[in-house]
Amino acid sequence: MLLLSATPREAAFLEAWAEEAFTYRGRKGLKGAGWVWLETGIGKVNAAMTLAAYAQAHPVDRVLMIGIGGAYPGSGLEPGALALASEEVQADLGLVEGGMAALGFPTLVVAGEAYHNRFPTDPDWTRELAEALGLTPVSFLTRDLVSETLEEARAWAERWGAAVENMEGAGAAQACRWLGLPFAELRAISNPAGVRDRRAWRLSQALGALEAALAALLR
Ligand SMILES: O=C(O)c1cccc(C(=O)CC[C@H]2O[C@@H](n3cnc4c(=O)[nH]cnc43)[C@H](O)[C@@H]2O)c1
Repeated sequence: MLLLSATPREAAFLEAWAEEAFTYRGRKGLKGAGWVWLETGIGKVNAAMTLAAYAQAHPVDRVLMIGIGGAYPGSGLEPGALALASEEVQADLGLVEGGMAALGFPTLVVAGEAYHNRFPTDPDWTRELAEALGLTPVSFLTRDLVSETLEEARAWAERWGAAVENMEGAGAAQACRWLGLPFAELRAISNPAGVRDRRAWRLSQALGALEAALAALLR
């Protein structure tokens, strides 16, 4: 399994479980029993290119993106909670309202199936993870820009029916769909999306929840 996270901080707990540390194209990597983790850098382009480059040169059977994310208003998710993706919405593509379908172009066609802005996670693997972790999968949304106000966050949540905001997931989801690799995504909620006041953030709690979840999955 290939594990990905934008920053080393989101996967620091893997260091104690790793057999080997390495660098891959200038970023950090770890190798453990049955898994490899790569730092991708922030943003969907970094996530997609790291994944595609590594998967072209190394055997990869499935990809799990882990990290932190922002909870959209109305999601019912509180900082510190875990969230499992049912899909990723690539919200930076096409028109603000209606995305690529509104433009009339698919973003990607794989085996005759057209994808515009929504990239589902692997349903069987996501169901397994949901049962193992006691989670109900929800829609994740990826943007290169973070929501800076609650109004902006609410608008993106309502536009696409999303619960969690992040900056990488759709890049990895789209690359996995193109490469034919099962994709799943697990994030811990670090903050209410659209709230910049760090007093509302629960980063340590979120990272602790992520570590506990990965311990249950990998150990
Ligand atoms: O400075 C800010 O106001 C601010 C607001 C939201 C996110 C950030 C980050 O630096 C996030 C970078 C990193 O974490 C993920 N993440 C976590 N929370 C969010 C969010 O609310 N919206 C989008 N991304 C988020 C993201 O995937 C990045 O990897 C700063």
